[in-house]
Formats: sequence, structure tokens, C-alpha cells
Amino acid sequence: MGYGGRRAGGVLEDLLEKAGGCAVIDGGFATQLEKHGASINDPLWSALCLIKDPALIKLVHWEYLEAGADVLVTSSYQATIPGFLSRGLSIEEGESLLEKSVKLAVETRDRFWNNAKKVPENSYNRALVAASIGSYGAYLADGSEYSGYYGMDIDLAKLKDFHRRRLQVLVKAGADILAFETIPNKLEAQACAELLEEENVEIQSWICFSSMDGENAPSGESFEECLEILNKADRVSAVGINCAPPHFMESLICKFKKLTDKPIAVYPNSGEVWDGRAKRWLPSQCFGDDKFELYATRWRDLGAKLIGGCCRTTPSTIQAISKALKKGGKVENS
Ligand SMILES: C[S+](C)CC[C@H](N)C(=O)O
Ligand SMILES: N[C@@H](CCS)C(=O)O
Ligand SMILES: [Zn+2]
Repeated sequence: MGYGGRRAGGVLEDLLEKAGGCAVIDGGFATQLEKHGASINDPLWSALCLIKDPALIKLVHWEYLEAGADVLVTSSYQATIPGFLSRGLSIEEGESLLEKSVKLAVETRDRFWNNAKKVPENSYNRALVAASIGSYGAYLADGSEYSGYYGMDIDLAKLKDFHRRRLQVLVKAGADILAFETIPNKLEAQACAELLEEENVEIQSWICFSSMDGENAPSGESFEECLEILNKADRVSAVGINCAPPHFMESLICKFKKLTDKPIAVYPNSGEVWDGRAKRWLPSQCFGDDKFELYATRWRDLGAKLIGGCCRTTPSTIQAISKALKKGGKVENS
């Protein structure tokens, strides 16, 4: 594909430097769509808004930028060609919606930054657009991004085939980085890493896992095994955890620090638990914004380089995290 320029100090490293060593990822995207009244109880989940309400997608991106996000994660988590095909769209229409997910974020980032940079000593960085690539389990829409169980028919080749075209389109659309999210097992992590190589993807990427027990991937496979594969993958620029409960983060950051030299990203959910059958969040041990504010600096001090929120977190959560991390001086904007 030969796109984007892979180099030792890439866009992620530039951002981390500007952000003083630790950058802020945005929060729950689907959650904020729902706060605005979007109805996404659908096999496409948040990707339904690419069809029904693109203006709302821009609004949510804007709200996260205002809250202090240094990275916007796009609306493509559950946007897939097979998903769009089952909805009666053509391949071309599906690809154009994927492209749109990147364009909406890029346009919003550019508009926001054009305003922000005019304000002297503003507290913002020019945000990166991370194209979300949800796991195969997200597409299945059966909760399997939290079990890692894809059935006996799924092998490495099938997972690569599932991910290939979306990845190509998102890269070509001009994303700054790729964000593989809520990956629940080793096989899928391997498929994503090998695909980056096969497709010669030259923009940077992170691969983040969910976790149900605070120690292992949802499949039960150890992070030792999962990271052993990713450590060998030069095109994977960062690794981490997303959409797992926030109280797992401390010990998982410590574990990841021992297992990898790659930058670590953590963007937990609120602590609520997704019921994949009933398609709703069940109350559980939760962090409010005050706790995120408190723990963000701990996670940074333990070594996390990218910190944000996932499902059930909102712009106010990201504002709390950003406030905590940016306290004590903001580096110069250029
Ligand atoms: C991150 S989960 C809450 C996303 C929704 C899920 N893949 C589903 O469609 O049921
Ligand atoms: N980027 C997605 C992740 C879901 S786990 C979202 O925030 O909706
Ligand atoms: Zn999530």
C-alpha cells in the first residue's frame, strides 16, 4: 500500500512528545451517540449512524476534542463490508461508508484545530485520527468480543480475510493510525499483525485487548502468549487494553510493562458489564469521572502512554482525565 510513512519516530511518538509523554484517547463513542438519543440497538451498532446521522458523529467527535482528547477513534468499530452487505448495501456503498468514517473525523479534527491553534496558550494538541477496527466478535454482534470464542470454523486465514478490505479502505481514506479494538484472543491479534505486514501498511497502529478477569485475554489465553506475537510485529506501534473494567488497569499495566517495550494504551470502560444477549449494560463496580481523574495519573506513573475511556465513559470522563494529565504544564503547540 505504501502509504503514510513508517518511521522510528512516527505520528504517535510526535504526539506523545507534544503531550508531555502521555496522550489522551477519547471516550465511549457509541455511548455518547446514545446520550444524544441515537438508537443503535442494531447489528451495525454505532456504525448505523454512518447511514442515519453523520452529523451526530461529527458532533460527538467535536465534544471529545473539546474535552481534551488527543486521539479521536472513528465510528468504524462495527462498520464492516459483510455487515453492510447484510443490510442490502453494495460493496461500493459499504466502502464509501468506511471512507466516510475517517473523513468525518478528519474534517472535525481539522476544523477544531484551525480554531484552537489561533488561541495563544491553548491546552490542545492537534489530535490524531485513529481508524477503529473492531474485532470479528464485534461484527458477530453476539458478545463474543468479550468471550473470544469464535467457534471451530474460524482460523487465521478467515480472520485475515474478514479484516483485509476494511483495513485497506481505512488506510487509503487518510487515517493517521489504525486502532484494533476489543480483540479477545491470540489468533485475532496474530491475524491483525500479519495483515499489517502483508498489506505493507505504513501508518502506525495499536492493538488493544479486552479482558474479563484482569489477567488474561477473554479467551483465557495469557497476555504472555499474545504479546509474544505482537512484540515481533514491527508494524504494531502500541499495545494495550480497552473496554475492560477500570479496576483491572493497574495490574494489567504492570503486567504489560514486563512483557513488552511497546508503548501501552489503556482505555477502560466504566466497569459496567455488557450483556451480549440482552444487548444492554449491567451495573457493576464502576468508576465515576472523579475516579478516572484520580487513577489517570497513577496509570501514567505506572507507564501507560495513552489513556482514555471506552464504553459508558463520556466527554466529561475525558475532560477529567485530560485535566489530571495536563496539570503541571502543557507543552507548546505548533
Ligand atoms: C463493545 S460492545 C458493547 C458493541 C456491541 C456488540 N458488538 C453488539 O453488537 O452487540
Ligand atoms: N470505539 C468503540 C469501542 C467499543 S468497545 C466505541 O467507543 O464505541
Ligand atoms: Zn468499549
